Amino acid sequence: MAGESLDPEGQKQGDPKEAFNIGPPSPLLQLQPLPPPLSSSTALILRFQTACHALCTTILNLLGTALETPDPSWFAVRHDQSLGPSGTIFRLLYYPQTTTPSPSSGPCIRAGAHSDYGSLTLLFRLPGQPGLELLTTSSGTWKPVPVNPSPTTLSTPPILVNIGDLLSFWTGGMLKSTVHRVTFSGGEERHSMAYFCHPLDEVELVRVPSAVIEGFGDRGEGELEVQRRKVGVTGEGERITAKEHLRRRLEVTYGL
Ligand SMILES: O=C(O)CCC(=O)C(=O)O
Ligand SMILES: [Fe+2]
Repeated sequence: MAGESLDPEGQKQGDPKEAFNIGPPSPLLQLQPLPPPLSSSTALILRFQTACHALCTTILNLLGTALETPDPSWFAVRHDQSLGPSGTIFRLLYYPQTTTPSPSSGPCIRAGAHSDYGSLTLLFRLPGQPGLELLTTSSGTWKPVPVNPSPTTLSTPPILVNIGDLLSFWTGGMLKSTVHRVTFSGGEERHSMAYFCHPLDEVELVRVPSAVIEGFGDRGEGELEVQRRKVGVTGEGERITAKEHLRRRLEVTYGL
């Protein structure tokens, strides 16, 4: 609880939430040993992670096609978990009830403003448990994201897909990572699950070959600069790996 701060510049206290991280399956260990009560659902969790990764791979292939990369699987091959370790993590989140009154300056922030560190995030939320907000780029205001925007046509809430920082790097800032936060005041507890999809550790954050990105010119430069600043990269010439990017982001989040 409060060990992680997703917005260390904006908030003095760590986020009032709990998280349980589950690593991806590996050739040595199908899945990390889980404590009860999760241990009885190991097979289900493994299947869920595999399905999440397959969905991310499909989305990454679609992105490669849309960006007209010479090899449409440019992104997807870099996320092939059979080829090595990655920062991918499946996270169960729990926001306990709190009796702390909301500050007079605004809502009670349960996960500070941030963008996700990987390539894509799949977010799963429960009906009746709102709280997620997006920072709009046009007006700079926070907009709530309904759990199920079409309850009459969708029987279950859809999966929310966030673009993460690495896609901003790879596309020269053309794709912007989504800035979001979680706010709600006391009341009920809240659960959510996030599948943070990351590339293989040694993948470099270079610009993807793409005529579409070329055509975008330098319009992504502002976004790219924001990303560079987050991890202390000084300019175009400095290349870092996905592993180093994640290390630098986590260092700030956990105040290491
Ligand atoms: O709980 C949520 O809805 C979002 C959590 C989140 O954005 C994160 O953990 O990165
Ligand atoms: Fe997030």
